[in-house]
Amino acid sequence: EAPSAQAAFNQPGEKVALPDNFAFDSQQPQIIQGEKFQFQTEVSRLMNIVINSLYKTPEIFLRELISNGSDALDKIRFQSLTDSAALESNPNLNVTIAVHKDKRVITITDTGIGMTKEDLQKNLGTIAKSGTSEFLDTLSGDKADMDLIGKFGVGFYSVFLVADKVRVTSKNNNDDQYIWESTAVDDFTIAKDPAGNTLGRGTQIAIHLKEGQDQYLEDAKLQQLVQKYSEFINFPIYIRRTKTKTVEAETPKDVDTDDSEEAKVEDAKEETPAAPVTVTYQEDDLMNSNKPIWIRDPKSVSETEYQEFYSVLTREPDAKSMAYSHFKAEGDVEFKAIMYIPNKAPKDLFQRVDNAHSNVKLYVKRVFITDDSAEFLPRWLGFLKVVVDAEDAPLNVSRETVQSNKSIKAIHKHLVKKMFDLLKTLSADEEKYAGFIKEYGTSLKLGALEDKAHIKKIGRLLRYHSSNSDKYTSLESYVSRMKKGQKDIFYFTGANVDEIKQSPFVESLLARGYEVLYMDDPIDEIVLQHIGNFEGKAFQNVAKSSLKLGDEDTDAESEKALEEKFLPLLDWMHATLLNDIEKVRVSKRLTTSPAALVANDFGWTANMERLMEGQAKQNKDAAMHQFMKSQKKILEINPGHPLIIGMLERASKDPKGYENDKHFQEMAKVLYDITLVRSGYSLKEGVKAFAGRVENMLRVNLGVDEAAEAVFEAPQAEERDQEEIDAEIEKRGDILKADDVEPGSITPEELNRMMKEFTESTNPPLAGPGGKKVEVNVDDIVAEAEQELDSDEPKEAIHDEL
Ligand SMILES: Nc1ncnc2c1ncn2[C@@H]1O[C@H](COP(=O)(O)OP(=O)(O)OP(=O)(O)O)[C@@H](O)[C@H]1O
Repeated sequence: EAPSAQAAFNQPGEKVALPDNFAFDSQQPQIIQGEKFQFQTEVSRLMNIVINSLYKTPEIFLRELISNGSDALDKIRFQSLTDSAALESNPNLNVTIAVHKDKRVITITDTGIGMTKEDLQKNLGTIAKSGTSEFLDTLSGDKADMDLIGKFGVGFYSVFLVADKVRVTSKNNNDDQYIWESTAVDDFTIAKDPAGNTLGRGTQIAIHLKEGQDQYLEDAKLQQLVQKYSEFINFPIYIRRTKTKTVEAETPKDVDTDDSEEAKVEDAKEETPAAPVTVTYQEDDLMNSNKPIWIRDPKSVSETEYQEFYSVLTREPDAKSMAYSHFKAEGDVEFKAIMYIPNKAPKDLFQRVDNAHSNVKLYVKRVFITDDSAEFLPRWLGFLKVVVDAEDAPLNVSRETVQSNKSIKAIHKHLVKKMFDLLKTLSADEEKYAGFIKEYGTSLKLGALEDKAHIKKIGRLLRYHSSNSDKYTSLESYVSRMKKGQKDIFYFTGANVDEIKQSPFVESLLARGYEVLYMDDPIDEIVLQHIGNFEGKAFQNVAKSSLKLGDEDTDAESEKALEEKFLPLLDWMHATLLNDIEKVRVSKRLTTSPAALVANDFGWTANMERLMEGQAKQNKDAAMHQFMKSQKKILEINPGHPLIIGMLERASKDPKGYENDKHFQEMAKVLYDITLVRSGYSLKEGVKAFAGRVENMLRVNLGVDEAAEAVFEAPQAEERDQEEIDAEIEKRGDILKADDVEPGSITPEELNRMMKEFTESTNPPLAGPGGKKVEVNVDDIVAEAEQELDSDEPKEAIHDEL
């Protein structure tokens, strides 16, 4: 436990333990002489971006430094669990902030783990986070970047928002006290502290404020910010203040014995021993309540406090949570926890799925243990933010122990259960829950894929777009609306709801009054295969050949008659499209479209094909992929469509016509092509072949000769003759007089040579878009070259530019 606030107070006149270990002043830019180090390139870039994008909120430096101090305190406290000597160097655990107005310096001192010389060099000179360089590349400095950079965690370097000089003094138990110092320009210096070990243990950051940042020297402003940023820090955070106190006459004698500089006695009336005197002393005022929010009674915590704690937990000042649960688990394991669902899913949620994520912060009896364990929650719940404070979890949690430890397993179980409870409650509020589905619907579906034990529960929590209304529907309410005789849950998959609505597969079901679920998430189809059924109702993709509506005309006779009636056309079509389709049949599912392509039960629908195509990019020759892709589809024709009836008439007149009726063949292929596209597949032979067929049909329609070619004459660009080129070069050369040229720079002869090279390289003329001649204004180029002659630029550069 951290010491009480009282323990760190000094009495009037008593010397304060905290060293003011800095000597900044504006006349003394660099105070330490030591080893110089360059910042890693990424650090310099990050500092620039931080300063340029966050300059409007410079105060965040305090948040970052206080939380770094708190992290350092967590580390030493954790170490002390296994090493009882760790705290001997300084038993106090706290952060103290002090202002030195005359010097325009603020110091932030923690008694945390401290840094060795090597730590200083590494931690405050490089960035360990992988992908930093790539991340920095994506930033351009606009408003959206501020969010990104906030999430990335600007950390220590944010100090340069307010500082022109920073001095970090640090003492780790394993090294001497070292000083790190920088003005944020390219490099930093590290030196052994000549003052020796003044800190005992910990880190003091002395910040010399830039011009214009004097607000942080004001007590009220500083207090407001420190309180804001330290409210949920689990160590005492103090502001050191200089105070005065009036004491009785005898007391000054005691105070006088104190030799501290800060404690001065202002003896108002030296001659009159009986009169009271005013003493100046320093006192540390506690800024935070220092009681973790999760151990408080939920009834005593306000909504605002939960949200504020959430933003501290995520280290995102504006972050909000859409729902949370604060609970206590008892029984096989005892712990208290707060679980949050963030308002917005992190952008990299699914990239993180495979990596350990830090979404659970584990404390044991208020001592922070780890936030780097993937085992407390299943991967698909990676979006939650949780604080767990256990009574009896092992202190040395590592990835290995997490997997085998009973209490950790029990925590895992409780957390998952509580999460389901939370979602159940949230789902009662339709609007809020729609927000959840929008952000985390895909997470739930991943859960259905990898968490077999909870698949039924997840099934109840899923929501889909539907033809019933614009709102999401649950499977449960779909089932409650199913029609008489309907056995299956109908769904269709596509890239988006608009596309799905226009699909020929959906039209007939809607026309008959059935409800269809619109699945627009690429993984929906696979998820439904995993879920299998909902309350005994199977899922039926309406693009599959096996679709049964339940109200079909069961009269086999009339079905047979229809097949027979259309037989000539079916034969024609099949013979023509032999290479593309498995068979042609008369459809019972179509209303307004002439035809549709359906996948057989084991074949891929258009959606699945697209999905697999994406995956196959990484695994091009997967035999399974090739096999599935080559599966032929069934072409269904609409017996009520005039186009089909017209084609039937033609086929009936000439049953063998498909062998030599070229126009019919083309028509059948065009019908197949447009059906492919309308059914969501891509054109098998590409757009050119399709366009060629359509063009031919237009020719036939207009009675234009099908074989006739376009007549055109392309005037050929003429070559220039050499004389013309030479004359031009000469003319340009005249412009350059020897007098214009600075000694040592480019000579007219050289420029002429370059010009000659250039002119020749553009002859024949440069081809622009569409093969057009590009107008090159040689005058402009020469004018530019003339200007360049005045500059110090090397000749090569001018040449390149030419
Ligand atoms: N007060 C401190 N005491 C001990 N170590 C510190 C202190 N401040 C910073 N460090 C060390 O320097 C490292 C870099 O700090 P910085 O604030 O830049 O990033 P971070 O804290 O790791 O991440 P972020 O702030 O982005 O969440 C820290 O990880 C820590 O090891």
